[in-house]
Amino acid sequence: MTIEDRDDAYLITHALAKDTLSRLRDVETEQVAFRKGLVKLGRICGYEIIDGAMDTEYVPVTTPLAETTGERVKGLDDVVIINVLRAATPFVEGLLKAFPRAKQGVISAGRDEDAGMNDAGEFPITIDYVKLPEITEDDTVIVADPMLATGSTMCAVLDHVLSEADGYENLFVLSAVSAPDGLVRVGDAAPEADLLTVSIDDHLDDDGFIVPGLGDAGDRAFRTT
Ligand SMILES: O=P(O)(O)OC[C@H]1O[C@H](OP(=O)(O)OP(=O)(O)O)[C@H](O)[C@@H]1O
Ligand SMILES: O=c1cc[nH]c(=O)[nH]1
Ligand SMILES: [Mg+2]
Repeated sequence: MTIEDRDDAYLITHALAKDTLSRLRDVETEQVAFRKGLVKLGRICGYEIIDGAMDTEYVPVTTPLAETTGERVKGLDDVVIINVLRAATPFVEGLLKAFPRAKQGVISAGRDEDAGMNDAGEFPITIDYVKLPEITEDDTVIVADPMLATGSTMCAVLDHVLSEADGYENLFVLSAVSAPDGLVRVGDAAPEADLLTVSIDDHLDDDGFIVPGLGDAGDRAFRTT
């Protein structure tokens, strides 16, 4: 298992996750490679969540030659993936390769970067669209956003998810890159969530960008500025 339990989060330490993230960080990585990298990272993170957090069960299997016992992952039909538009879209595409039958929710959330961070280090967040599936006590919920910076977006998103859910079995907040301040903010706001990330970076700059980070994930994936 390549998930490491830290005080502030669980780190996904699979070598391919680190390799892929390092390519994403590179300023020379252009749009197509960047988008494909986010898809790949989502797939790896999905496999790691299965390996680290989901149970298996033994089942009888008939091969062309004999009866034997196989092992299947339990609960794959009870997975909900929430796509935080827009940067999470390619990341979620990768996650869906690990959880092809997941129920999907979409929440469109944007930071008001013109307003900037307030003194507490939070951004105003505009939520334009929310469409969530039914979430029940059997479900493993994965809220995916590649960037967790101040945590303002994730806190706003979790407000919706937690108010609409009838319960859940597990609640994961999954990011590729996170900042220490954001992890603390989300951890305080939703202590019931397990925070999973590939990297905890050093700090946020004055504009609320993660350093060293990878820049603006949405802009790099969608070729906007
Ligand atoms: O932790 P926070 O400080 O809230 O920052 C993280 C958010 O910022 C980015 O979204 P952005 O608002 O740039 O929108 P986009 O995904 O459409 O680019 C990113 O995709 C996260 O959703
Ligand atoms: O560093 C950051 C912070 C927020 N959103 C991004 O895309 N990158
Ligand atoms: Mg966003």
